[in-house]
Amino acid sequence: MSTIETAAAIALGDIAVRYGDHRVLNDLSLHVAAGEIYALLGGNGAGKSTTLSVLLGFTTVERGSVSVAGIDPGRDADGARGRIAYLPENVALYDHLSGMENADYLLALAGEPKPRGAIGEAFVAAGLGEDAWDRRLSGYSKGMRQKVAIAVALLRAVPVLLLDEPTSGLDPRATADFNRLLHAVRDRGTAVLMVTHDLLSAADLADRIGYLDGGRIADEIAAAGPDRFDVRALHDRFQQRIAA
Ligand SMILES: Nc1ncnc2c1ncn2[C@@H]1O[C@H](COP(=O)(O)OP(=O)(O)OP(=O)(O)O)[C@@H](O)[C@H]1O
Repeated sequence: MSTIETAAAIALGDIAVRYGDHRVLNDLSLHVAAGEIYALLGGNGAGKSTTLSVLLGFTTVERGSVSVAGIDPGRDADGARGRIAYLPENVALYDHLSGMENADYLLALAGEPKPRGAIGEAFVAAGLGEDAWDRRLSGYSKGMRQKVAIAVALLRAVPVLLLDEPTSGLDPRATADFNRLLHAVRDRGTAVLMVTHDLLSAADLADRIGYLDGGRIADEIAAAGPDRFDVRALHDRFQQRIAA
């Protein structure tokens, strides 16, 4: 077993998933180490959300191994979910509650209640202005909602963060705030797996980018050196794959 597999907080080994006759994942292997951001790209229907669903224990694999911080979600879904912070594309929060009340409630639900002061600190870290804390969520923008959710993720100090299309619908400033925050989460030692169609965001954020095609990682590239990724080269590389 390689070093990365041993250290991986997220480990998928040759998994296969099918819905009826439709095979979606086929020998997919993917490892994300603690303190690493992995961006998972792929065409519509490639199986990106299914991959997250496997890690969350909502979808079972036909074969292969799945590990979330050492736990197999197929055997212990609650145990795995307890180690995961998950941000779906549209964060499910309660519109009639304030940002503070939402965070308070979600943390209590996760069995990790926190005092108002700690939640406020996480809101500040997430860039959510104090004037918004006690306002109902119905008046929040998508970016503000995401800040509440990521503040909760920060407070939970879980080893794994899963994100589905986190930057879709965010304006450039909210995206920049989000990127900064995600790097802080990564630097704390969390393994981050982000599903996205946004190549620019992937290039800005990720340490590795994988392209899912034919049910497995068909192409993978790691950031190297201070120049990080060349977005144009990435685009051409993945575009060729789509055209092939
Ligand atoms: N519960 C389900 N039952 C049957 N088929 C499903 C189910 N969930 C997903 N699929 C199918 O599996 C395939 C992969 O879906 P998935 O949502 O994982 O793809 P995706 O890469 O996330 O796509 P997108 O980029 O469009 O969100 C699609 O063809 C989808 O229609």
